[in-house]
Amino acid sequence: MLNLENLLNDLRVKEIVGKIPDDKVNKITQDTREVEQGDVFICIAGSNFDGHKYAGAAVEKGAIAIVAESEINVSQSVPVIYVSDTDKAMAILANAFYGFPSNQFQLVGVTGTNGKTTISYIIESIIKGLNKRTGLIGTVGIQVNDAFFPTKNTTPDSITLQRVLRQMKEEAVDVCAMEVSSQALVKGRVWGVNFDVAVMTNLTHEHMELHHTMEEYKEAKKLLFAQLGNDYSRPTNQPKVAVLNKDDETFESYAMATAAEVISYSVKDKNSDFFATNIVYKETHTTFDLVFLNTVYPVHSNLIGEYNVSNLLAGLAAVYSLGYPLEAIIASFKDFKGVVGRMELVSQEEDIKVYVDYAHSPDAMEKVLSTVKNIANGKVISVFGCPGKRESSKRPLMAKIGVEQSDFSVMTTDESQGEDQTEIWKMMKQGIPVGQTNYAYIENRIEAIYKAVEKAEKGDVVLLLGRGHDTKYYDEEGRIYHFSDQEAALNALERRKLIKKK
Ligand SMILES: CC(=O)N[C@H]1[C@@H](OP(=O)(O)OP(=O)(O)OC[C@H]2O[C@@H](n3ccc(=O)[nH]c3=O)[C@H](O)[C@@H]2O)O[C@H](CO)[C@@H](O)[C@@H]1O[C@H](C)C(=O)N[C@@H](C)C(=O)N[C@H](CCC(=O)O)C(=O)O
Ligand SMILES: Nc1ncnc2c1ncn2[C@@H]1O[C@H](COP(=O)(O)OP(=O)(O)OP(=O)(O)O)[C@@H](O)[C@H]1O
Repeated sequence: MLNLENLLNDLRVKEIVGKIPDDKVNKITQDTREVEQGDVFICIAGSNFDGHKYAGAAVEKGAIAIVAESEINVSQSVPVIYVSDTDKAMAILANAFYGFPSNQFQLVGVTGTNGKTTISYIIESIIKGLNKRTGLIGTVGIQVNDAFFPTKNTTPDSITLQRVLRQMKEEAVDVCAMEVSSQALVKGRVWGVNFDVAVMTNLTHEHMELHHTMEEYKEAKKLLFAQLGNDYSRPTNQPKVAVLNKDDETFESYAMATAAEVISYSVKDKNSDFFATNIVYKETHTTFDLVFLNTVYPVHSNLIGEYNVSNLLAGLAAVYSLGYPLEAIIASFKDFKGVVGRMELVSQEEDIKVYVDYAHSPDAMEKVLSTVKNIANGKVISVFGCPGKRESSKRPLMAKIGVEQSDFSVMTTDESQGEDQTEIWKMMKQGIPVGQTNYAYIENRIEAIYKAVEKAEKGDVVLLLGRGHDTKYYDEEGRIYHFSDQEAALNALERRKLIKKK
């Protein structure tokens, strides 16, 4: 355990009011609800609360020092360490407190609008297949080897993140793949994290509630590449690599922003480093030729759709950039089954296919629906809604794509999050082209799923979009309860079977 004085060594302090005791630091925290005797409490001005107002409560619970950026009044018994920015101080202190864990194993950061989770899982699966120990951090949760932990955020706050990275170090993890959200980059949750490889998926319309314009959103994601090891003084390590998508409009500007080597991937441009050609799409799998350094490597994957070829290229390029041989990488990932809630086939025995997918942005919907349309033998029936509270400008776009790309759409709720569902539906409806009649609106999501499954005929595909792995449902009244698209689909299929028997 570090004592307080040592912990502060890495911090640029403006002023210390009070005397620094010789105490050991139990932990650092930004949340009074977690304070224990011996903790250092960091005041964060958040979107709901100002942590500076909680400093007194932290001292009462046993905090031995407070880190603040604006003036606070606490009893003279503990020192107040003033800094210019407590978010940054938190990232610095967390890194130091947990012993700079990201320097001690390989770390891949994955950012972009869609595909982060899928690529992280692809990387994890490859590394496991190479008999190495793995870590995973992202929307679905945190995984340290085979132990799973739920999370609140895609990318946790800097204290949680450094604690988890430390745990990974202690559990001898060789490679961790982590999703880095644009919000995390803007909030500095990954400041000081020593990524070896950074991967860009794509940038499309999403999160305007947080970033306001596409330009701001693009700048936010760029930070991961701009911050990637701007330091060439590690001759014994693998060089840092930015794995960039040549099919995405961010390619040029992100390549310019990074000091790291760039490895490009593409399904369109044969001049990219990792290029997929001769792609064959089947209902259950995809094959393609990977061209790398003038050599052709045949690849077989259980994932479907062009967007997943792109995800696979990114995953392969990322692990290659860590220093593993390409033949071994390709051999190791061929059994990868996909990610929970991402084109997850719920039932195979039926004469119809029902998939659960996490598409909740216009681009993801477009990609998934067009993929399924191209390989399905029958009609495509989609079920989707738009979440409340989060960004609203995507609602008409999603409704338009849904009805245009499906033979029939059942539109419904998707976590109204306390927002009036009628208003959400009103906005969705604005996007439906005049004259389009291939849809229904059923507010209750279970009933919507039942309707879609009931409507499906032999050979049809039903796609339940937007919820993916998520089983925590936050409804219009602000209640949170368990809801699973997978479970609803199985019940609907059971009922369909009974109806057909009659
Ligand atoms: C808007 C936003 O980014 N919020 C994040 C932020 O919370 P906040 O700023 O609202 O904090 P706050 O609740 O106002 O509290 C301020 C401070 O007072 C402290 N406090 C508060 C109450 C109290 O009793 N005692 C106390 O000490 C809090 O611990 C905190 O330090 O800091 C929290 C801790 O780090 C995050 O969990 C929280 O994420 C919320 C849950 C969230 O929904 N964030 C979204 C926007 C987000 O970050 N999403 C991205 C994924 C986006 C994607 O889909 O790609 C993600 O990475 O998860
Ligand atoms: N490369 C891609 N391009 C476009 N859409 C994609 C891509 N990969 C996945 N998708 C779609 O986006 C959905 C979410 O995929 P995934 O969870 O991998 O992305 P994510 O970036 O982690 O999303 P989130 O930030 O919301 O957690 C998938 O269910 C699929 O519909």
